Amino acid sequence: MKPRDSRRLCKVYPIVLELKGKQAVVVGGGTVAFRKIQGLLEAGAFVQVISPEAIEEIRSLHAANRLMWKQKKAEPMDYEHAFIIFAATNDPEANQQVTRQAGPNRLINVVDQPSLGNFTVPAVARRGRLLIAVSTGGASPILAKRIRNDLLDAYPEDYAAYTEFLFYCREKLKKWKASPDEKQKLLLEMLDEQYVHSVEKQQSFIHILEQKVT
Ligand SMILES: C[C@@]1(CC(=O)O)c2cc3[nH]c(cc4nc(cc5[nH]c(cc(n2)[C@H]1CCC(=O)O)[C@@](C)(CC(=O)O)[C@@H]5CCC(=O)O)C(CC(=O)O)=C4CCC(=O)O)c(CCC(=O)O)c3CC(=O)O
Ligand SMILES: NC(=O)C1=CN([C@@H]2O[C@H](COP(=O)(O)OP(=O)(O)OC[C@H]3O[C@@H](n4cnc5c(N)ncnc54)[C@H](O)[C@@H]3O)[C@@H](O)[C@H]2O)C=CC1
Repeated sequence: MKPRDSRRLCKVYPIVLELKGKQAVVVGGGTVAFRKIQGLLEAGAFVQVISPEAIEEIRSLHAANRLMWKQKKAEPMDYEHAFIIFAATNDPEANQQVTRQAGPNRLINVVDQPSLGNFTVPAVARRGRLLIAVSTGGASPILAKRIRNDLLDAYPEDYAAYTEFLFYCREKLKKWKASPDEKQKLLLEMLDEQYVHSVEKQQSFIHILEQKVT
């Protein structure tokens, strides 16, 4: 990778993208394509795989009607209506051709030549509504994975219920006709460590909140 390219991967803008019902085209049917497909399906995207061959995991998703599979090499018409594209073949020339044909105004990820695309995929730690994405800007996907695993240890499973609790309370508080100071006090109170690991404490906070906010 040229120094210019590596700098480019540092100048990026992180977003959390909603893909429910959006058309996602994945070109290639190997293990890397499969990893990207898993994330897309979790997000509720409508996945189309374009590849002459596919690994067993992709074939069984296809058999279970979880995705569409066009068993052929990619052509421009395959991603005409795609909202997001993944060039994930093992053929650098084919991946490059996808980027050329897709044009500059699509979201496109290129698994073997990231600077040809316009986004990369981070390693992700999820605990319910809490989502932490780790990117090393192409320096080391393994480091990204390692940091993700450290974060999963630092933010254990309890955070799924806890973030659901926070969401519920915050929605209530948004509707509460109280002063910003009063709201702020409760928004900070619910971050107290005692609520993180105890569903009982969360319930009693909700009980108090529901009496205030009717
Ligand atoms: C730029 C980027 C573009 C993109 O794919 O979006 C990219 C590019 C490349 N990856 C390569 C190799 C590996 N990638 C992984 C793993 C992951 N790669 C992911 C993301 C990204 N990889 C983006 C940057 C992310 C960042 O900067 O932090 C993760 C985080 C997310 C995901 O893919 O879902 C996922 C872990 C997720 C998880 O487990 O949750 C492993 C390890 C493994 O498989 O266990 C290896 C082998 C070790 C090694 O080579 O380091 C190669 C060389 C290929 C070759 O040798 O030919 C390239 C091409 C290049 O760097 O030029
Ligand atoms: N970004 C990442 O996270 C990583 C990227 N890589 C890179 O990704 C590439 C793909 O890796 P794997 O999935 O392991 O490869 P693989 O060899 O398992 O699969 C390649 C797939 O591409 C398909 N294919 C080939 N030419 C095609 C074309 N013209 N149109 C449509 N499909 C086509 C093949 O049928 C096959 O299903 C590797 O060459 C490597 O450079 C490798 C590891 C991680």
